Amino acid sequence: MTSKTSDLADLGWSTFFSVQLDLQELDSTEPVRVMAVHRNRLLVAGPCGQRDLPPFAAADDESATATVGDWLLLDAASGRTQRLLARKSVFQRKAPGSDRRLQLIAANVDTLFLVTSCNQDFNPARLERYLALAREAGVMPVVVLSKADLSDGSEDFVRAAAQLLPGIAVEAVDARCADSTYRLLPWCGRGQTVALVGSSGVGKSTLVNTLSGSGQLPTQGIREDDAKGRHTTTGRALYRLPAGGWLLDTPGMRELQLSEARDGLEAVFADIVAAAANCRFGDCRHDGEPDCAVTAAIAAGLLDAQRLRRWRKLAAEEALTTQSLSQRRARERAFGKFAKQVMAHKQSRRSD
Ligand SMILES: Nc1nc2c(ncn2[C@@H]2O[C@H](COP(=O)(O)OP(=O)(O)OP(=O)(O)O)[C@@H](O)[C@H]2O)c(=O)[nH]1
Ligand SMILES: [Zn+2]
Repeated sequence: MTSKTSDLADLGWSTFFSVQLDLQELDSTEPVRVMAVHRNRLLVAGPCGQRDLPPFAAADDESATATVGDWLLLDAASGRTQRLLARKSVFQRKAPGSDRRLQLIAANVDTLFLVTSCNQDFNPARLERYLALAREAGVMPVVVLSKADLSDGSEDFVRAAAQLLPGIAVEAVDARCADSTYRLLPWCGRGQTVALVGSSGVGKSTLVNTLSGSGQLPTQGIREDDAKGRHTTTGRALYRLPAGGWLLDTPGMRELQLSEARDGLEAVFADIVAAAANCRFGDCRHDGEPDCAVTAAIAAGLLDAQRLRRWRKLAAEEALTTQSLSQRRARERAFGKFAKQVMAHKQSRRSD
């Protein structure tokens, strides 16, 4: 495997993955990356090129299904999938519908471009929601402020975005112009995987086209024939960028929800969480309670009252979406128990 490590690095392989292999696996397996997810198959790429595999899933664990960006270990002799490697990062969401199953959107993304424009689209709460999602997924966020060319005050937007999270990278660009988007190249280099989120019209497609250089994304092998013999893309694929990286393009990224993202939210609002630790009551709502450290910090000008309002709203949204997921899991557990009882009952009758 060592001689092919360079090809693997092109695909995004790093020590994070290689340390997961034991000695025997190093000898007898081949790692491949899931480049595209189609209805009944996965397109994977490795040092020996691309090939199709059957979908990979674990019966009892929705999160162990292979998704785009994942790394799989194949048995070198038989070509069979042995296991899914642990992920560096993962985006998931709840499927629409009443039971809201967990859907994996993408794995092993390194950087998330949070795209918003230097105009009325700019909205701190929206950016904070994206920041929390990035944090929860384990992905590095970069705020990309598009339409800088149309604004006289792009520096004001940069400053406002930079205030949302200490140390956050913020780049203002004209998404149509490579002379401007070169600022994003540090995150698009060899083996790096990037994805984009942002509302409609902010310039995501424009940015993708400029970064891909050709005005259109190369579709190398990620098409499949539909029933009429035409080629259709399924929209869950990694695309090669000229800078050596991979761009993940999937519609699912646009519907990301703030579920089970409590840690992510707390990290984005660490200043409020830290202040709240000094409130007299553990369950302080920072709403007129005595000895409330958050209210005191706002009064002293150390915390922004608007930010507290946004935190409350986002925390409520997160709690609501998370609750519906845990209700479903509880239902499933109860059903599993019931099914076991029925089976045990049947068996005991049979042996009577
Ligand atoms: N002047 C200027 N126009 C831009 C810039 N970015 C995007 N546009 C224009 O804004 C419009 C919308 O851009 P899109 O790239 O389609 O936006 P999108 O985010 O992909 O939108 P959806 O596909 O709806 O999600 C297009 O007419 C672009 O040409 C920019 O940085 N500067
Ligand atoms: Zn308080």
